[in-house]
Amino acid sequence: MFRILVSDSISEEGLAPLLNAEHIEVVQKKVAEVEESLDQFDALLVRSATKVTEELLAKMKNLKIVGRAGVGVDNIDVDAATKYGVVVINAPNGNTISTAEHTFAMIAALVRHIPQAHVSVKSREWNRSAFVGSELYGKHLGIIGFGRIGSEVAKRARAFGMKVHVYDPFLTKARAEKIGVEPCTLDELLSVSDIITVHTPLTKETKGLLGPKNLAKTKKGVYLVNCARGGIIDEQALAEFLKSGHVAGAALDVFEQEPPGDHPLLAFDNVIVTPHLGASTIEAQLNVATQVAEEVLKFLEGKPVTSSINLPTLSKEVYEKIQSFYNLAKKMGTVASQYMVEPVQEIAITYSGTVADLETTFITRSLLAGFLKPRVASTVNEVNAAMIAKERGIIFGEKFSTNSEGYANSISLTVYGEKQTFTIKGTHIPNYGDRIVHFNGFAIDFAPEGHLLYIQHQDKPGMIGQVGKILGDHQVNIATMQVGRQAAGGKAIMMLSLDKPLDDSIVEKLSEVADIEVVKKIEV
Ligand SMILES: NC(=O)c1ccc[n+]([C@@H]2O[C@H](COP(=O)([O-])OP(=O)(O)OC[C@H]3O[C@@H](n4cnc5c(N)ncnc54)[C@H](O)[C@@H]3O)[C@@H](O)[C@H]2O)c1
Ligand SMILES: O=C(O)[C@H](O)COP(=O)(O)O
Repeated sequence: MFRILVSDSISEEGLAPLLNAEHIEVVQKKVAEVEESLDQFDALLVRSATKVTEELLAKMKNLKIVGRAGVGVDNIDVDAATKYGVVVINAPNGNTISTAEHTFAMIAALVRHIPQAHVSVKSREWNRSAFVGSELYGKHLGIIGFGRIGSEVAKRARAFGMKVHVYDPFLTKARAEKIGVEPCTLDELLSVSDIITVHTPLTKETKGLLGPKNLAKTKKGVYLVNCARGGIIDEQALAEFLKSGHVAGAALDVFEQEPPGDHPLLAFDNVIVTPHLGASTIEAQLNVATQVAEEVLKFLEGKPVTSSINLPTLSKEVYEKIQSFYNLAKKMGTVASQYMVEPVQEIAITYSGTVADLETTFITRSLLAGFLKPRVASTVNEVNAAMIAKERGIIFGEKFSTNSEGYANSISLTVYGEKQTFTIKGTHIPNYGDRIVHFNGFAIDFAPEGHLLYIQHQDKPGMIGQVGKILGDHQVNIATMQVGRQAAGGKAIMMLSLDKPLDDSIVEKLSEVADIEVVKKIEV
């Protein structure tokens, strides 16, 4: 007999596979109501309200699986779950349509002032001239983030006769063509759009993406919409641009802090809000509940699950053998993803030496997870990385070589983008660590760790000095530095590791130095 705790409001109909199973007892109660018996549950089903913290996981000593009836797992400490050997699953596409429809409802309500007009009429007013709106027909809609929800929003916009502009640095040409969009740069989107809607995950890169600098590039009178995650539009900057009249209005379903309490944005008449309702439809709730219920049932019956977002249970023996390569591969994927900020079509991996004899599927998945992590909304790991890569049209493959070029083991990675191809080769040296020995056509030797700065330049005297001076002037300490070149006087590279992350303004300064061709900061 398995016991399942359902601690948030989840569609009863969707839970049917569990409620009807003979060997399963379902308890629908808040965590606080079952505090005394938390250690008796095998599975926990939640939405976004229950905070699945390390503390809660520690108390649920018998827990095997957490099911999130929705997309975002921000409320689940996935690392802690992995640590406790608890599998976490979600329902990545069950609420896509509902969220796209909600976004469109918000867009329409925003430009026609429907919430404000509604309140006015309910207050017994009849003020038609106060609520003159704009048509959507012929207007330019900018969509930032073109994944599941962004692409559904585009379809609806076209039906309204809108001109759609898409910015998504990770969108492949093939997928864009299939959907019938022509992606543009962020600056182009900002300058042309009458309405901008964001549909990215909340990551280091997207936090504050629409902040003071980018909002200043938008058209005067622009409307902004956020039905993704609070923080993608910088809330303080939004308030300032609303105050100045540059932004004509905003529609927000999500906030940095939820509930937002007495938030300054709520004081603006031209800001319309909903309490995180994107996925709140009967259909979406049935979809996500059914998906997680079926997956949890499969898992408890010992069958493999398809929507897991954390580590599978590897046997201790296999894990010990692959662990070093597993870590090296993840770092290589992370480095390559940050070097190639463009759509990627193919990833080719070659294993040589001792690593070629191991269970490389897991190592490849680890590499893919490292590569995809900065690019996707849902948590990506070894379990779901291959599926996500396929979904995004990225072909990947493994090769095995007997020629390890003098290394006991090596992993070579080649990433094919639309504009460039990037190669990187790494090796793991027992008792020494991970080393990158080939980077972008240059022989080099550095540890893929911490705050890295890559500079490609002409091989001339004084280049190192100029870089050192700019970093020194900004109080950035260099921890290590490796150099490499193809031929004297030709192209050369420096790979520096720094004591702190680098500001974009310093990257810009370095890029302006004569004979420096490429500057990339890479966080591992
Ligand atoms: N309001 C709600 O109730 C609700 C419901 C479901 C999902 N969401 C949120 O909506 C968002 C999108 O969900 P999805 O299912 O479409 O995710 P998805 O992973 O399918 O799509 C996200 C897209 O963002 C792109 N992206 C990543 N980094 C980017 C960047 N720096 N700039 C531009 N684009 C970038 C990715 O390439 C990807 O195509 C997520 O934040 C999710 O949490 C909200
Ligand atoms: O990530 C999601 O799926 C959405 O934000 C919906 O969250 P909810 O289940 O709390 O409505």
